[in-house]
Amino acid sequence: MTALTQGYGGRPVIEELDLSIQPGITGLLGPNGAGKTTLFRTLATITPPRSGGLELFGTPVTSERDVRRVRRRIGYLPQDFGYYPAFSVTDFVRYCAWLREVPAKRAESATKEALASVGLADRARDRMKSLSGGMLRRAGIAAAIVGSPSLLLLDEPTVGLDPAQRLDFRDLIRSLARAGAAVVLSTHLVEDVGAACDTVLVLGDGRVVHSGTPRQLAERSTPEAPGDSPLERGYMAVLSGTRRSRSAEEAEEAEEAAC
Ligand SMILES: Nc1ncnc2c1ncn2[C@@H]1O[C@H](COP(=O)(O)OP(=O)(O)OP(=O)(O)O)[C@@H](O)[C@H]1O
Repeated sequence: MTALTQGYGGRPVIEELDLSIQPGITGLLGPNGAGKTTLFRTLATITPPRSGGLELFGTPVTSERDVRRVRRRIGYLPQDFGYYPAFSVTDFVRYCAWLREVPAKRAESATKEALASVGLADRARDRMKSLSGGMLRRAGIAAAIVGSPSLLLLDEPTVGLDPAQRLDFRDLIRSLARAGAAVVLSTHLVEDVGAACDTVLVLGDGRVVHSGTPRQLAERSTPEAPGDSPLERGYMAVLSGTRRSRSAEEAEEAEEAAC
């Protein structure tokens, strides 16, 4: 994407963003409200950019026809995804396969494969409303990966997963990336990024304030940055110059002065 601007009403959220998603696994970090979901919705072609260019799979996305063409190759797990509670888990994933135009003769095996990948094969016939929060998340991941999309956009995929499932999830996205998918995931769990991602982007004030490897982010750590690991301190250090961080500090100082 080039000089991409996105926002709501009169308020910009993403400003003049130049970004190229690399093959492999990219982690997207940023504080609440930084614009991660807004960026995902733009990449998933749900919200057209306000200005600037979106290019996917080597070609610009400008028309409805382009949108339809690229959507077949994108798997998107929104933060809060909708589903019919009475659908079985299989029906839900299969429906998502149909939405993405996975060929009918492949849909059944692709659905089975996706459910097995997230460890839900034994719950395939259960109704969506009977799943626990973590299982529901895994059903969402299955729906995003069904049919092996080239670009996977996962908005906070590990929320609600237990530690063993988080490890399985990392293995899953590593194998999808090895098979050629570009995976982008947002998270507030800095350790997930350190463990699984090749590249880490930090969004702050609607801009990318860091782009590099997790190790390069850890190297930006400063002695005064808060955090319990070099990666957390590096993350906090790169955010410390942003408007959001400065206004939080000012609010804290004002509170201290008032006491
Ligand atoms: N539909 C909307 N209408 C108006 N403003 C919105 C809308 N969706 C998001 N925003 C605003 O845009 C900004 C970015 O929101 P966004 O959800 O993209 O952030 P985020 O980085 O995903 O946050 P979080 O980590 O909390 O999920 C926020 O200030 C939010 O209030």
